[in-house]
Amino acid sequence: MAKAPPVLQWMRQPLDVKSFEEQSLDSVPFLHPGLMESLRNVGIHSLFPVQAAVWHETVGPGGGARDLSISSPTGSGKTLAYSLPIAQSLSQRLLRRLRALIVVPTRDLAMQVKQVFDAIAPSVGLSIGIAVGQTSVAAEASQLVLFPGKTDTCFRELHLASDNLPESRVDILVATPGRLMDHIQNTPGFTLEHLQYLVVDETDRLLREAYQEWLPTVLEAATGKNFSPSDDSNPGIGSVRTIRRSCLERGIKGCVVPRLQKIIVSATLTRDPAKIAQLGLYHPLSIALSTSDNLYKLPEQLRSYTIICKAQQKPLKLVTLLHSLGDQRTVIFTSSVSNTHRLSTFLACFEDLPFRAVEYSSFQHQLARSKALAAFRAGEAQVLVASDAMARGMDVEGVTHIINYDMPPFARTYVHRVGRTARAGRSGSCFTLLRKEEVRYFKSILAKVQNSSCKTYKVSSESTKELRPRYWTALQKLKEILDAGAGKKGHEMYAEEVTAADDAAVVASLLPG
Ligand SMILES: Nc1ncnc2c1ncn2[C@@H]1O[C@H](COP(=O)(O)OP(=O)(O)OP(=O)(O)O)[C@@H](O)[C@H]1O
Repeated sequence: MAKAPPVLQWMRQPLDVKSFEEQSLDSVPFLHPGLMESLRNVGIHSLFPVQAAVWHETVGPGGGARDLSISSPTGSGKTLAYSLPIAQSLSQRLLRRLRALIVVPTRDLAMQVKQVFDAIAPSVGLSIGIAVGQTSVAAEASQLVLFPGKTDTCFRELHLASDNLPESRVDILVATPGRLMDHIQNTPGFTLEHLQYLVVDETDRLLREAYQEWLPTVLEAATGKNFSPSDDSNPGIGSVRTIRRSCLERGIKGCVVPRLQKIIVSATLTRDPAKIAQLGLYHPLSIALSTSDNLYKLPEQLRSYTIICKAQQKPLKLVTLLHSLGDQRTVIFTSSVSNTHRLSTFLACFEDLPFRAVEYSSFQHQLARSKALAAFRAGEAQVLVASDAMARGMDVEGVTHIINYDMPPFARTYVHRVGRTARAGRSGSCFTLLRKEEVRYFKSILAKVQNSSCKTYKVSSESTKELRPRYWTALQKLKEILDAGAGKKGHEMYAEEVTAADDAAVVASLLPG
């Protein structure tokens, strides 16, 4: 096995979040009264330790001098940790310019981060935009850039030929990489030349997935410096080059444009120097909950269990467990989009369950996915069956249980899945269904995570026996749906898997796991 690369020096000596206490808002130095009031209006009366640590390093004399890396457990409040200091700092701005850009991997997460800014930033006169592909590029562009006077002419000619320069409609933008690139390359008047904050949330995922080289493009558009590995071989990059104004804020001569501060955020931050190097961090400071040599840490209040069973027993064990949880808000994770679809269809076929289950996966159109999440948040559905797209950052109030129907493939996947519960100091439980042959690998995953010890959980055989007749009925219904679906466009993926054989094979073909 290849030896892990040496951890960067600055990551080895973090500012330890453990050295900070929860801090009441009254004792937070320099906190703008408008921000204090808006926090109280949403029920927040103190800063969590990681938020106090980041505030300490960003607001006041040393503020903004260094780039930041924020890594603390899931649910510890990292979003507010960066959004509050940004709102505080920009509350002093005179002109509206795009000064803060937050990049996140998924549309639902972007909408969630925007809600956090919406709760606090307007109180200091800041406006927030979102670029996630919810509407057309043009419709989104009209929310981001304002051309005074004209609305119909081709913007680029207009803006070059006259002095009515485009103005930004937003101070802060939350975006997914794909749509951000669209605006950088195609939206006239959209510029990052005034950017003061670049937040890369869920950094390890964003650095792993190559989103059309968004990072070098953004860094070059914001700083004018070339960050692409080989700039000559990258003609496209030139079209987004904007020369950072030489210390001129439009209309205000001599105003120094502050340096771009980069903030990277994740509960499972990568320590791979090559990946981190892409960010071009300046004198970075790591703010982290230091742990022993384990990489990741689970929330203190999380209780973890395993359920060992044969593959074909998993569906009935799952339903028996869910039945015992009643209407407790639960997220079930599977290992694939098709397993998510099959499992949620199976649960919908099961009569008289004490809960309603909805599906959340990239198999659905975004609208269906957002509707499912909204129903789950509102409590109209108590169980959400999700693929790992849901695992990152999603914050749903009151989730008390997580069930890994399929074993997570990596330690970081496990951390993000189970981190959907036990958030903000609340308690929660997670159950992982394992086949006997998976136990060893699962233990190797847990070895990389602190506070991850699991107890064995016994599903009641009495309840399982009671549920068995309805279980077979549900399986039969599922088979009919999949057979019918196999005939229709878009369900071909099931055709080859549905076979009429003995029970175990039927279950394995319908609900592999
Ligand atoms: N100071 C606070 N007081 C009370 N609740 C808070 C505070 N800060 C954040 N929260 C709540 O804690 C929950 C978790 O916050 P957040 O989603 O920012 O965590 P996170 O560390 O980013 O988690 P993840 O790593 O999963 O993305 C949210 O419901 C948020 O509203």
